[in-house]
Amino acid sequence: MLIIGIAGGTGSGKTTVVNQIVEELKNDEVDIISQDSYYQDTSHLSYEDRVKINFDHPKSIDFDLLVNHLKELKAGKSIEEPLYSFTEHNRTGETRTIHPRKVLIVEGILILTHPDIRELFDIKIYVHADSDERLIRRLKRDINERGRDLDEVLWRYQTTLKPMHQQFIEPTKEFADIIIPTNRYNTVAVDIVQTIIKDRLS
Ligand SMILES: Nc1ncnc2c1ncn2[C@@H]1O[C@H](COP(=O)(O)OP(=O)(O)O)[C@@H](O)[C@H]1O
Ligand SMILES: O=c1ccn([C@@H]2O[C@H](COP(=O)(O)O)[C@@H](O)[C@H]2O)c(=O)[nH]1
Repeated sequence: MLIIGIAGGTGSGKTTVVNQIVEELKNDEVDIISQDSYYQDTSHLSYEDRVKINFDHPKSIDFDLLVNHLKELKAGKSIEEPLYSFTEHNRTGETRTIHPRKVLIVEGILILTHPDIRELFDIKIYVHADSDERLIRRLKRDINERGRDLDEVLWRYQTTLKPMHQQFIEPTKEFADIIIPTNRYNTVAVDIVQTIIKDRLS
């Protein structure tokens, strides 16, 4: 199994790049795991308390479960990925069965912060867009798709997104084998990653 890790700040375009990469590949050859599915289970907290969580700090992620699931898949076993609701800020209680595939792509803002996870990746990619571009994209996406408003996104940007990006996310660029600039749609970089994957599959 080829495991590719794709990190980068919020709104940098990780999900978009992953979707472009897998577009031409067959479903039974590749699967995608999002770090977002591995936010800690916070069912014991009220909604008001969950809203206050710093979702951009590595402690917010259940890395033990993610490491365990990646090792299980690598060993040829299926896993149950928890499903996550951004509107509820919590796991939904449902899961998705993921079977071992020839290629697994793992994407998320903090995935390169964890040494055991870095060790499991065959290729590490960092997606980079400027912070003003990321904030604009995040504003549009969170208001349109994640039930947020302008004040919420700006409050979270100032209190956690920006400081956590500088402290934890941006420094992981140094672990990357490939850095993809995404201030614009980068078809050349997507082609290169697709070529690497196709080579592995042939
Ligand atoms: N290269 C790009 N140029 C313009 N908009 C983009 C680009 N890449 C992504 N977007 C848009 O920005 C938003 C965030 O992108 P997304 O892929 O969800 O980022 P991430 O997964 O890194 O948070 C989405 O609405 C997406 O359509
Ligand atoms: O309950 C939650 C959990 C996470 N977030 C925010 O999501 C982003 C990470 O997702 P991307 O798709 O990479 O943008 C992270 O910055 C968290 O702040 C949230 O708002 N609510």
